[in-house]
Amino acid sequence: MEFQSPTSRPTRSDVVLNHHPPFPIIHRFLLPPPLLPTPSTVLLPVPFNPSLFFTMDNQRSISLLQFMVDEGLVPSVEEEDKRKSVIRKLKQVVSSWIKKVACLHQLPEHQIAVTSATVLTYGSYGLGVHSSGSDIDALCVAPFFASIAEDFFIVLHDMLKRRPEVSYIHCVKNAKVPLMRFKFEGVSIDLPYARLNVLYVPENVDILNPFFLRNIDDTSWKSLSGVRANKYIFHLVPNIEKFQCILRCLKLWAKRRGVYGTLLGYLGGVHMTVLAAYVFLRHPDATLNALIMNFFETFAFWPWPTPVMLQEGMLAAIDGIETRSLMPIFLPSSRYEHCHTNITRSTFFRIRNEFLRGHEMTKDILKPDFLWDNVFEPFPYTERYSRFLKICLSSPNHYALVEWVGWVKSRFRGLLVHLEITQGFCDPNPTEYVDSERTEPNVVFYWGLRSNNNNFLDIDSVKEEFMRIIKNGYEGSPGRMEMSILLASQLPN
Ligand SMILES: Nc1ncnc2c1ncn2[C@@H]1O[C@H](COP(=O)(O)OP(=O)(O)OP(=O)(O)O)[C@@H](O)[C@H]1O
Ligand SMILES: [Mg+2]
Ligand SMILES: [Mg+2]
Repeated sequence: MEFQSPTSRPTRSDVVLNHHPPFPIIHRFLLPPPLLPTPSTVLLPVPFNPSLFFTMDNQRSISLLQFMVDEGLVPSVEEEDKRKSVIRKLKQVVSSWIKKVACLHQLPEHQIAVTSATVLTYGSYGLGVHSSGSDIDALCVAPFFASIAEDFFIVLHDMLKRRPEVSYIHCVKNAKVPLMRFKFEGVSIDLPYARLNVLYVPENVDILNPFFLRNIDDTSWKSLSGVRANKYIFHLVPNIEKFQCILRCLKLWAKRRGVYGTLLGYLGGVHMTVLAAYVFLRHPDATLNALIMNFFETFAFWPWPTPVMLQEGMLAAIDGIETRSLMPIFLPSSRYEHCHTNITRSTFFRIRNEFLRGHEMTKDILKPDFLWDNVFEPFPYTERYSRFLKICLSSPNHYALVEWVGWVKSRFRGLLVHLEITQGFCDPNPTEYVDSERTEPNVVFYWGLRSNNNNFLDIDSVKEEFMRIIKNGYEGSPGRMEMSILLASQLPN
């Protein structure tokens, strides 16, 4: 299908997008629009009834807000307070850690007195679009003398491990952005590390200020990228509350439809943020409903692999930069870096089909039986696939399991590509299940299979190949990995 940009082809959603009162006060949904479209500027079936059109748009926007409330999409005040308290305590740990490290490095007294480190939140929490299950992404920013290998991964690790609030702590040293991962009072924390060439890191250090970025190392630069990305989003997006609202909805939609999760080859939070911002920046005054309609319309017909990027003039800048991604989405903060994805041919197909489905379901604003529940309906795996690959990961205890599952998931792309080559289409359902019949702590994945020609899959050779991939480079204590093929009727409820 040929792509037409939303601005070049007026559509039903354009009518709504371009003629609506601004969002911030919700009751304005109920007011009549200040301007009505002139029929000559829009391509609509005749007869076009503007007031019915706007009424339906208002109704859909209101019912979407109600849907968000019903789904508990915005965490409660208690949950928010808990997160704030966790971050406050984490900052205290980091403050005492840096003094300790300064002493260990035998810095002069006056330097020990002034040195400081901080914690900057980013990711979905930093952007204010987290849900109850989201982690807190918190970047530890410290002065030049604190090394990542010893001071961060050993000294700070040990201090955190001793805290009664901290559980399941482990180090992920070999990732592009190395980090520590743990739970603090039950809240999941991702804690990467950046080192600045200063002695004193202010609590709310401005990481866009070139003063703080002088001669920083490569890992620190990469680790700062999530904070940078959020700063750019805050800078670019005019009405942040409305943007948060739309992004929360779209993330829930992607989760329900099984297309959320970078490690499984789907979209992550940062990808959803850029896609939502792309639409939002073009129509900042549109209603929620119109934005969702336009989101689906835009990406259902997007001419991939044309990259999605937020800043004008970026296309010229990326000439010559090779991106092999099937769905390139550029970081909000960079003209040169795209957000890494694990998207494969299968997951690309699944994501695009979901955009098309979203568009099909939302495009007719006069559709009488429209319900958001249908748009957000969980993906019906057992209706779509007759066979599944069951991957069961287990370890003797929960602590070892968390590390083992994290590692195996980081290698899932290799398995996915292998399955695509050997048997055809594969849909890696990102949901993690537990096999309650097993005594060992475990996590189970069920991936939908659709073969190219016959139903034969040599499971032993697939397992062997994947074992080869996951054995390479793992430093923790390896758990077990079992694979089997199940029919849809054999799946647990
Ligand atoms: N593949 C990636 N490419 C670029 N940046 C990434 C990538 N994955 C993660 N990040 C950065 O790290 C941040 C935190 O990642 P995380 O996986 O926790 O997602 P999130 O946006 O916080 O959403 P969630 O609510 O699912 O946690 C992202 O917002 C982004 O800035
Ligand atoms: Mg996160
Ligand atoms: Mg995270």
